[in-house]
Amino acid sequence: MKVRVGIIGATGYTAYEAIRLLLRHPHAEVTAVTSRQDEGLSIAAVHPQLTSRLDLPLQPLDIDSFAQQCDVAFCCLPHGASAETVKQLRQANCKVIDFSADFRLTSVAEYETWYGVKHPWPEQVGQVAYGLPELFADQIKDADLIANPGCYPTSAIMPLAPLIQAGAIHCEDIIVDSKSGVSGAGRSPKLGTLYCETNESIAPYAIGAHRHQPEMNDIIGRFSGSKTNILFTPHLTPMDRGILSTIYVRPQAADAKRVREIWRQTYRDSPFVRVVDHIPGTKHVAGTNFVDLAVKEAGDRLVLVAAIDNLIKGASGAAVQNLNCIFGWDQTLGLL
Ligand SMILES: NC(=O)C1=CN([C@@H]2O[C@H](COP(=O)(O)OP(=O)(O)OC[C@H]3O[C@@H](n4cnc5c(N)ncnc54)[C@H](OP(=O)(O)O)[C@@H]3O)[C@@H](O)[C@H]2O)C=CC1
Ligand SMILES: CC(=O)N[C@@H](CCC(=O)OP(=O)(O)O)C(=O)O
Repeated sequence: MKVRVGIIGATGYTAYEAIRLLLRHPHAEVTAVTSRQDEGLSIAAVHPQLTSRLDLPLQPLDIDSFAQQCDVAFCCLPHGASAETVKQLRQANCKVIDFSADFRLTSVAEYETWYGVKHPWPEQVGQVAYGLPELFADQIKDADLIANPGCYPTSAIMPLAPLIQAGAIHCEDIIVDSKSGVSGAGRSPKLGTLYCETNESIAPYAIGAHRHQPEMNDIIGRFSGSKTNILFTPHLTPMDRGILSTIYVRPQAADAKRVREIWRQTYRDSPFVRVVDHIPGTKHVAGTNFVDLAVKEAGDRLVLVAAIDNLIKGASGAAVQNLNCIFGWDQTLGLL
């Protein structure tokens, strides 16, 4: 029998990508899809790509009925809205992969400062597996609740954590400069993501003040003896999808060759990490769960480059990879 997966917030972008991946998964099937605003419509009415591929009606979220239809919930709600739903799903004994940021940080105070809301389930904060199987597989395999990482943090943590752990770079001087496609902002219309605002333009936002900065420091800090100090600046770029992070670090007795060795050693059993000799671009990973990593020497700095697809490795692909880990399946099922 297949594992039954329900998608909450099924009208959004990450939900569509998750459904697309699960449709080709040999051991999982999508059995429920929820929406507040499009109740009663077919899922294919809001995601026409699913026409004749998935025929399910969008239903309002009723936790008891949802938990009877599903073994696992992919909770694709915005942060703030997600935590209460996740709590109820866990109380109904449903396993949950939470796409939002509500359980990623380890400190309630830090969450409430950066997200500006009271956490509805503070006892759980700091107890949740962080869903990067390449680094936290041991925690994920026994977890009933997984915090899927943020898209920008995935692109920063994967290159940085092994180097910090090996003592190859200084912790206190790291600059993460990232570019994201517009789908990173979700499907709901907002002024800043309209075509006329974003087309033929690129601009930074939330300079040094983005909520993914504490997530990067929190997670990478687990690999370091001392606190990391990352300065993170995201940019919105006129592309549909993809994240490219250019990361400036100061080496500590390490050169580019050593960095590649550390990455290759750390990720030797990680099928989605590619340490490449060319400069990665978002097109090289578009639609895939790959993370492409490269390094170049530049003066007294090393420049690291990471490319991911924000909707796949940055969200829905990571969720499917986590699902595979929970059930002890090959990590690549549904993803290659
Ligand atoms: N887009 C990306 O690249 C990434 C997104 N994420 C995270 O994944 C989650 C989903 O993102 P994404 O799919 O892009 O977002 P979307 O805005 O595309 O979709 C979110 C869905 O959640 C539902 N929703 C919106 N607001 C509320 C609310 N207040 N209460 C209940 N339901 C609500 C909506 O469905 P309806 O109105 O039909 O109920 C909506 O379709 C978010 O937490 C996001 O931060 C993480 C990594 C990357
Ligand atoms: C381009 C763009 O707007 N990107 C989003 C990040 C998406 C994401 O991963 O956000 P969560 O941490 O909430 O899951 C942003 O900067 O808010």
